Amino acid sequence: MSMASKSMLNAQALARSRLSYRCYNHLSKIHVGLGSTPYSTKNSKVTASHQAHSLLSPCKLLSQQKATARKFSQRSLGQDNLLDVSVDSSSGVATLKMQKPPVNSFSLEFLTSLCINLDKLHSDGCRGLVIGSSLPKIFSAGLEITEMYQPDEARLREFWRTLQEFWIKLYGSQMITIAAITGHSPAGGCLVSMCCDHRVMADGKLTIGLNETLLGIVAPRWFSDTLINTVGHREAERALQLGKLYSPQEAVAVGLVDQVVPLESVAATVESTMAQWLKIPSHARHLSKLQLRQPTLDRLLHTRQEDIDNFVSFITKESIQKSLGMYLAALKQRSKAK
Ligand SMILES: CC/C=C\CC/C=C/CC(=O)SCCNC(=O)CCNC(=O)[C@H](O)C(C)(C)COP(=O)(O)OP(=O)(O)OC[C@H]1O[C@@H](n2cnc3c(N)ncnc32)[C@H](O)[C@@H]1OP(=O)(O)O
Repeated sequence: MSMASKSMLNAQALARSRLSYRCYNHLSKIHVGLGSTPYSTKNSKVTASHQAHSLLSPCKLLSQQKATARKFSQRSLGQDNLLDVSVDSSSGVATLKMQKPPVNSFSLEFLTSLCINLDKLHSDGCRGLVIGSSLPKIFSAGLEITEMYQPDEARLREFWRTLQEFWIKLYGSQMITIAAITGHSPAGGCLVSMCCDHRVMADGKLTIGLNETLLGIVAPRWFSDTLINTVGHREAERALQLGKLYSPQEAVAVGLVDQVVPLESVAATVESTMAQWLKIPSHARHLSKLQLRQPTLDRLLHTRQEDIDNFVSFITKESIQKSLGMYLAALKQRSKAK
């Protein structure tokens, strides 16, 4: 494809994503108004309504939870072409399956859709969220590399801002989040699973990890912070430098995932884990999560623009573009040779 037609396609896609992003910002504002967003994404303050929620008496909380359960019997489904989202009306647990062939790579449109769906599930009062994949052997291949290779700068900035947004929403989510990792989960795929409260991975010839150095790129600080919070400093130090992709057994041994089970048992294991987590009073659980995660969230929330500028200036360097081009070509070559 010529550069001119690529740049025209980029402009069209950006216009589309801006449109959906406007809808998304509009939705977010409504949600903040309803007090359903746990914290502002512009600053790190817990919202007044969220603080008020945390001060509710157990009785009031229970009656609110019953009201939420009633609401679920009325509303239970949501879907778009990149995601298959369903809600179990009796438990209030949503299942979001990524279905973007061939490898669930995170493009700007996919990330925007993920943000919109997270907001919607949250505002619908879902208590739990299972993130999985409809594609066999793939959880997610991480970021869509073509978004970063020979990019249009405006789109590249929007892409990174939307990735930040998704990470902020998921890492601090009020919902109980469980990753059902039934396939490969490199780089951004690993990041998304690490944002969850619990990870169940299928056993077999799969890999998970932050492999950015293998592409000649550097995982940004909030990626590495998330890894450190998951596996500890020393393991993260080795893993990040080596771009280590762990087998399921290696991942469970270092705490990168919490359970490894046969593929056919992943769904049942996720379900029983979710049932256990649902027994914990939700406000106490969420505030405990935020106590530990807020400093990590704050670090990015206070430096979002700087982080975007760093990303753009790094990714657009000639040497980095060359590495990305070679990596993409090797991927394509490998795929063709199959
Ligand atoms: C300052 C900060 C700076 C920078 C930070 C940037 C952070 C980046 C984080 C990331 O997430 S970078 C992405 C890293 N991802 C990977 O390295 C994964 C690469 N993919 C694979 O290893 C494999 O595809 C797989 C193990 C996930 C699946 O293997 P398999 O099922 O055998 O599929 P294929 O390899 O045949 O791939 C099918 C098809 O998909 C294309 N593809 C794969 N991954 C990506 C991707 N991440 N982005 C775009 N395209 C991807 C692959 O080229 C094939 O395409 P064809 O057209 O040739 O069929």
